[in-house]
Amino acid sequence: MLGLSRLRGSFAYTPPTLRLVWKSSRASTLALGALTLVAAVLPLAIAFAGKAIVDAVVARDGAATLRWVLVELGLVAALAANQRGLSLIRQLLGARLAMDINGRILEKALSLELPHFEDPEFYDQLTRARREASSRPLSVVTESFGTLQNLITLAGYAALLIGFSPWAVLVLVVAAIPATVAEVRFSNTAFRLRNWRSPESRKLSYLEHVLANDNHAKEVKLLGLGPELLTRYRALGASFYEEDRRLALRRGGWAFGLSLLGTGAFYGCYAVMALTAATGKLTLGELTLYVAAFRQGQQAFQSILSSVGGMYEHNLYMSNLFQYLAIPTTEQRVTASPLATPGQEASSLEPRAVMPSSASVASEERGIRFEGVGFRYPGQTRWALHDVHLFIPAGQSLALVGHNGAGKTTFIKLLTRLYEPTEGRILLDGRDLRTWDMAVLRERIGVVFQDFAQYQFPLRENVGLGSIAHLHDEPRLARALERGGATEVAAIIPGGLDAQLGRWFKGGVELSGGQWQKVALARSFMREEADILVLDEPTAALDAEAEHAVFERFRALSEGRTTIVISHRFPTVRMADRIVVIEGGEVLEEGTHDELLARAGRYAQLFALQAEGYS
Ligand SMILES: Nc1ncnc2c1ncn2[C@@H]1O[C@H](COP(=O)(O)OP(=O)(O)OP(=O)(O)O)[C@@H](O)[C@H]1O
Repeated sequence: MLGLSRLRGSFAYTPPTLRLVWKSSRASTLALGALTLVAAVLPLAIAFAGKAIVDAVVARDGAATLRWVLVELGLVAALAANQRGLSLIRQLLGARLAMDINGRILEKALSLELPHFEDPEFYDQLTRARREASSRPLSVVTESFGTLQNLITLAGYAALLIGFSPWAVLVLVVAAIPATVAEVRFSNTAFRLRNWRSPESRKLSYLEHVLANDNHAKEVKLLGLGPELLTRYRALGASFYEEDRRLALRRGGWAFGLSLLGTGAFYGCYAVMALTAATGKLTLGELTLYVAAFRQGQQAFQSILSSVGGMYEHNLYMSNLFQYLAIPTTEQRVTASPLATPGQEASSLEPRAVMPSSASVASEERGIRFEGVGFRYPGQTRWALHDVHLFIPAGQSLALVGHNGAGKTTFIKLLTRLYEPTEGRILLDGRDLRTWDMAVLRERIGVVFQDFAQYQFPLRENVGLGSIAHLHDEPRLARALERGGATEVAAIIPGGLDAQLGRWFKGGVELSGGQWQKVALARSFMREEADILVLDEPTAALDAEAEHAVFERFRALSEGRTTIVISHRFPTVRMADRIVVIEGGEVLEEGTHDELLARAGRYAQLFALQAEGYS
């Protein structure tokens, strides 16, 4: 049954949704309200004109008949114009809302941190919010205003009908209830079905992506994956269809059966009214009026009740959007802790701890310190890093070495505060990273990851985006291109710096893997103020000569800066002042190249292996 709490819950998100719509466009919301009111009273007036026509006919008054027919024509025309106006406003408001709400969803996505994006549950929430967010708010408004409209109309019809019999009003109300209860229940089932499906829907979208995306096209063709993936796609799609079909059939069957109840009630009342008219207690005009009032009152009442069902469904979907928008961001969580206050200006590169914590006061230390740092990815039991104690003095160049999966990239993710340590802490210049203003911290660090982004933008922007404030600074752009080794890329591709990169847009130039890497390196060199530079295997796709050139430039550039390089190539690694070997998430060895060779441990072993490979 439709419990009271469920009924109350069905409206919980209506006020915030109405506020959202109001903010989006006040003029359209007001127009929608006004036209809805007009739509509420016109049917009453039309019914009344109908009665007057019949009475005039019965009285054999030709002039009055014509007059009332013209009045009804005018009212019907006004109603038609009103309907067109309503649908136009809905269309405009819908488009506006879709833009505004999707903008808010993306704005929220920007304020969230990396762990959210690597969390499948978050992804489901984002998908759900995006899927319905642009259409549901409008439906909430339409439904709310529609309910208001129908209430006014219904009140008018009920007032008319009471003139005949209060029982008629009661029958009208009671007969409509079962259909509505069924509608609410089915809305709930439909919502749950779609929410349960979220992970599976993501699988479906992923299969679509793999099958129809340029990045995967080579492998899909060469490995002959197409038919297998398409079969999986179809099987998943078929199971969705089967669930939808079953629900639609049940919903349709119940709706039909219960609507028969309403029809029965109508004909019961119709019979009573007709018999009363036959005994002469009602005029023909009154009979027409009461029959129209009952039929249309029944429709209005059913609309109200099914609006409640609709509102319930829309509110369930809106709960997805509001829950998504309410996800606390890292900044909010940090702010909520006593460590920090927000709103620090992010222009100076001076380290600004937001509020000195007892742990971080009065330190003259310059450099990065890992103090007993351990980290587990969310939902994982295995430590990706464990018990790491390390101090990297400012200005030192450090190389991280280790097998695949040893924890090197995780080390960088913690240092750049993409993640926070599960235990221990990281200090920069003596202050806990968590107390740093995020923007200031990120301005100090320039990073190129192995899976760097390839923006489908012009070359100029692909580089310039490294420091958005200097996007149009030509000399800086030229220096960054030079340092990243990308000057030559700009020189040889048609269109030079203004060439559109990638294949997504017409006329785009696709670069080779190595050329993309040079562009990514150049992007990181746009951050000239950054005093910590991190290269996480950014040269893997470069040929040996290009890599050597990049590191020569890198060394020159890194004078006085802290640099951290992750590489599997020893000619690169040995250039570093200090080398740290990570294994299974722990620091195994550290020292200079010569010290580590002399120690004849894991580093020496790896070095010997690679030397053999090269000889
Ligand atoms: N987002 C993630 N969620 C869960 N586990 C992860 C995630 N990223 C990495 N890991 C796990 O953490 C461990 C360390 O990964 P990390 O990427 O730091 O290794 P790495 O030393 O950089 O390896 P490579 O040389 O292959 O780049 C691995 O076991 C990996 O499976």
